[in-house]
Amino acid sequence: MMASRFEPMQNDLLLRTAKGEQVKRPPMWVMRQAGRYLPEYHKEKGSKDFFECCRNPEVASNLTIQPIDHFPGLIDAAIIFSDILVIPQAMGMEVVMEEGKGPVFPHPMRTPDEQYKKIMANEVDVKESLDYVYQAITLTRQKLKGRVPLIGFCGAPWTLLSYMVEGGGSKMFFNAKTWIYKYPQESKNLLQKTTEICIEYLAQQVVAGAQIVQIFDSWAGELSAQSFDTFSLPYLKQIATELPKRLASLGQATVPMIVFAKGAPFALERLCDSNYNVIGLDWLHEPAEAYRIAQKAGKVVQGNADPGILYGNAASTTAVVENMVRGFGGGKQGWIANLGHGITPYAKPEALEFYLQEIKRVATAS
Ligand SMILES: Cc1c2[nH]c(c1CCC(=O)O)Cc1[nH]c(c(CCC(=O)O)c1C)Cc1[nH]c(c(CCC(=O)O)c1C)Cc1[nH]c(c(C)c1CCC(=O)O)C2
Repeated sequence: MMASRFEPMQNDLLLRTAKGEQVKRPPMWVMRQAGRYLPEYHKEKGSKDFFECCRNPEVASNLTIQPIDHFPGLIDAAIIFSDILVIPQAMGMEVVMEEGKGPVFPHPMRTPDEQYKKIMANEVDVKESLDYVYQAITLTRQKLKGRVPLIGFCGAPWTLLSYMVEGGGSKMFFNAKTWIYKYPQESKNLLQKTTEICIEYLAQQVVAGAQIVQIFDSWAGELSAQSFDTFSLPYLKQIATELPKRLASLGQATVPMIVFAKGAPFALERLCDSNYNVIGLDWLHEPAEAYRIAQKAGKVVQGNADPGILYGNAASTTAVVENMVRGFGGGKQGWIANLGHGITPYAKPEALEFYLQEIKRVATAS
């Protein structure tokens, strides 16, 4: 009943690859593909605040589609324009986006005090509080008319805890480390609560029209392997086992799931032993090595060039692409092409265009 709301898919490379199928060339998309490196992003955003754009389904859907229009035939998926920090907002924390600085929490959760107790006691109605995201997803699916699939996403519990207690980006992770090592039980309580919210949030995104989901554990690399096993992995795994069950209870078919644990090469084998279909790789991974490990486990990989290659030239880009295509088995099975992290505001759109063209050229020839 639900699926018929939208036009049939013209390009399902991403969905087929994520399920492990053979394809004629690798699907391509880029983390942060809708963003400040695109002149039309600034035009659409105007003087609006970042979260205002996220909360406006018309603006969010337009921003989501911009990279698909900018790079015709080169981008095989859209990712809904939003942010991982909408979950802390829904949990009752204030988050503002400071121009040129990034997200800031005016009242971070520095210790397990009254604020923590309040957040833990707060019953979050994810369906209602994040309704604007679901509206943006449905509107985007309608506007896409089946051109490419739409990706939904959320932040991983550990990465969200880091933001909630640090109050923004961090170099030292003093507060986040204090939490996990000094208050492990309270940390686990908060991680568990966040996990349950992530599951419901992703399920509602799928109900609204998201066709595949990605979980961003952007700060996984701050943890040791041992701490990752305690404070991140169990929650990531829980999301991957519980989301399909929740979708079934909503009468919804399951969708492929991507997990991206940045800066944590030790996480690859661990995540291969999970319910995720796709493991995102940053540039710390050697393509051939990572591909071999993932293939053995029946998992698809996604990635993984350093976004910094876009500051280089044609020769340096082609060299990286050739190594990736070769390493990832030629690109006709088991690999979703992306960068190893989000594209930066310093990248030129033409550099991204060349990167994508080269992947297409080399993979099609292989
Ligand atoms: C850690 C994280 C955040 N947000 C996100 C992550 C995980 C991915 C990652 O590791 O980068 C996820 C995210 N944020 C955004 C998207 C949109 C979809 C897309 O990928 O195109 C996605 C998937 C838009 C955004 N999120 C943000 C922007 C820039 C906002 C602006 O100033 O216009 C965009 C387009 C802001 C943001 N939001 C966040 C930070 C740290 C920042 C500031 C960093 C920066 O300045 O680039 C938190």
